[in-house]
Amino acid sequence: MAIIQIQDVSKKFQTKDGEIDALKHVTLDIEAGDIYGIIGMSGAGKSTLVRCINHIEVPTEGTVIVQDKDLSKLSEKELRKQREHIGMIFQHFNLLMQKSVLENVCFPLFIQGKSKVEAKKKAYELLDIVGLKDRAKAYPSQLSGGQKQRVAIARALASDPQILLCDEATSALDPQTTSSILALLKDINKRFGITIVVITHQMAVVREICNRVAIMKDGQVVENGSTVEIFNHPKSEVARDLLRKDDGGDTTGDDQQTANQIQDGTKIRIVFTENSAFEPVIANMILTFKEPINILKAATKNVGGVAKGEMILEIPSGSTNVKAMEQYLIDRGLELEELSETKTGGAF
Ligand SMILES: Nc1ncnc2c1ncn2[C@@H]1O[C@H](COP(=O)(O)OP(=O)(O)OP(=O)(O)O)[C@@H](O)[C@H]1O
Repeated sequence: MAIIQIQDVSKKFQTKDGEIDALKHVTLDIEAGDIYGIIGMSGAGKSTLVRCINHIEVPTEGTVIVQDKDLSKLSEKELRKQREHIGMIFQHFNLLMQKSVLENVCFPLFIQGKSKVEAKKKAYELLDIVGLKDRAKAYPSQLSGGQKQRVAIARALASDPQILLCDEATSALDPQTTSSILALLKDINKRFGITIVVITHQMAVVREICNRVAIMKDGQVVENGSTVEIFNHPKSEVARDLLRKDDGGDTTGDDQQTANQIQDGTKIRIVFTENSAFEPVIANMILTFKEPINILKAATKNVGGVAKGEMILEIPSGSTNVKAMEQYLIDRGLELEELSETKTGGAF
């Protein structure tokens, strides 16, 4: 059974300007061990949804079941206990600035009733895990953004959570630091089996660490599934939009260039769904059919830890081998679609 079950959850906020439907009938299952991405534009409802997972926000309708417990049925005391299993990290780290790194990590341990000696021992272990043992005596103001987030992660791990919620945890960081924090989260997920829920507005974050993803718009989940499936076959306009942005804006230029190159011939977009090197397949096809295949576009990416790629091939007009070549590629486990000129950009 899923470790987090969100069942038909809606959340309304009353404001002086009227009612806001922040969540509308959201249903999601997050399995133990998942790194689950929740992605969408600003205002889509991501933070509200994640805050429902520890009942910081109480849904107006629907049910949230975490580790088999219906949160709405718990007393305040039981809810506090349940929240100990759920760590949380934020975009702006939320560290105690007047306290040292060590004291920040010790803080939740003291709340749990640990002695000073026990707390210090555990805090050092946690700082070691996040690579900051040697900065235990430093103050947050003396640390970089990435280091501050590492302290926040160590603090979140102090209560041995089974679930870690990350609300835009890398949004304030540069790309390189983002990668190192994502690598740390992935390591924590693997080593300790902690289920991680990642809120982000960047598809690159989902691509790097999430095995599953839900795409939100206007308080609703418009699409969800495995990261690989959604990258390869996005169904919703929002998903396509987010994927286009994942190329850092370069795709528009590339697509135009590609489109300009296309004169005639049959264009085929092929998607590598296995972790395979693609050159031999194409090279062998060219050798087999003795046709001058044109590679209009090639891209590979790390999607959920698996090397993925797509190519756009052009088979010369007048070739009588189009169908046979398509079958050749299908037989080798590749997915393909024939493209019209407007679709040559693909999802990548
Ligand atoms: N406490 C609140 N009171 C009133 N409205 C709220 C409250 N919290 C969120 N909202 C509204 O609910 C909607 C969803 O907000 P939410 O913060 O969940 O979106 P988000 O996808 O996390 O956005 P962002 O990426 O900008 O953080 C927005 O319209 C927001 O203004």
